[in-house]
Amino acid sequence: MATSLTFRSRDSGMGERSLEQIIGSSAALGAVLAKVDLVAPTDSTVLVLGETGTGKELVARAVHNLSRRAGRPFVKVNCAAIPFDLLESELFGHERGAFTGAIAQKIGRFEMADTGSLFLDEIGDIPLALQSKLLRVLQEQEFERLGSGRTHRINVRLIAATHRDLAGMIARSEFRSDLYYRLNVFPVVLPPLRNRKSDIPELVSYFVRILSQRMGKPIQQVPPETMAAFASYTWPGNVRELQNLVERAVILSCDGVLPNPLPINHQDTVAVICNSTNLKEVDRALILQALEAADWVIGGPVGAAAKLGLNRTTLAYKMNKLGLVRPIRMRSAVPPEGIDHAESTAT
Ligand SMILES: Nc1ncnc2c1ncn2[C@@H]1O[C@H](COP(=O)(O)OP(=O)(O)OP(=O)(O)O)[C@@H](O)[C@H]1O
Repeated sequence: MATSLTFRSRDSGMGERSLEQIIGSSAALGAVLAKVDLVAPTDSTVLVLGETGTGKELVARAVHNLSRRAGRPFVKVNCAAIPFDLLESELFGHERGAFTGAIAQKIGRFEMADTGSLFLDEIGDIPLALQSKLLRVLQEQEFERLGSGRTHRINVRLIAATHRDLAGMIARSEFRSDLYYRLNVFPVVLPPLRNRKSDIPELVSYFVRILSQRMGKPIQQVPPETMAAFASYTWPGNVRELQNLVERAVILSCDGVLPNPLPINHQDTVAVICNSTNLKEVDRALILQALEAADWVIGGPVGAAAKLGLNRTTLAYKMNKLGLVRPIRMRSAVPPEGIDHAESTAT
């Protein structure tokens, strides 16, 4: 069953964007999408929480596109990307001469989003000084441009997102509790990718299809060892990191086969070992680490078998069982004479 919420997205003044999808069939993502379905048709404020790259913006757009405001503007502001002293005028606009450099009147994002939705991304980065003004506009739906006494009334639905721990910020007096309560009407928490690994194969196929088409490099096969490497990684950058690594793998691919683009380093291995209760996963991580360190040489005094304290045939047998072969990208290198490389014994 594919839990893919399909929708057309509109940006303010940008016209219709391409079809976008939220991919994944895990129960964890299904629960999130069910909440999106519930809250979208209401006009309530939505707070999207989750680590970086988990799809918060995608969910914010889905809320808008599934709401009655769908044909209206969807305006996004990344509060972390705009310098503190410019953020107020970006949000609320200013009159000519309101401050040095305000050479013309400027319409703020709240006004641009009127009748539609305003997506405040990285809301945890909004300076304390601005938080009270934001609270007022959320409560009263009115504000003044900088340098003006005229009050503007607007009708905006707010969707906010952050990867920060807002409750912790309140405890440190970095975030106003009254604003938090106003924002936290309907929280939607996106689980990290490492907690919904069953979504990985679907996401990989989706990104492979899109990226291979875009690059004109058809991919016919994602080998089990590439998928296994994706499955055992912990994805600190979540779906964004997966997307970028699939892109790297498509670039590196030859003969229509997707290579494993993950660098095997000690940290990854330690992460797998620490997070795993599965002996096979730990075996795989340790063997991969040794193979990478030995440049995929199996036998001989500097080979992976010696590093692991195994004989060459035992290691080759284990590699076969785990489906481990040398990544495609390294196969062009000619092995030094007398040394057997992983591909010749494990395939
Ligand atoms: N379930 C998903 N299906 C398809 N693509 C996804 C999914 N989740 C995330 N993505 C893609 O991953 C990338 C990051 O997603 P998005 O920008 O929504 O994350 P975010 O949580 O808002 O990140 P940040 O906190 O860094 O702003 C985007 O290219 C998005 O299209």
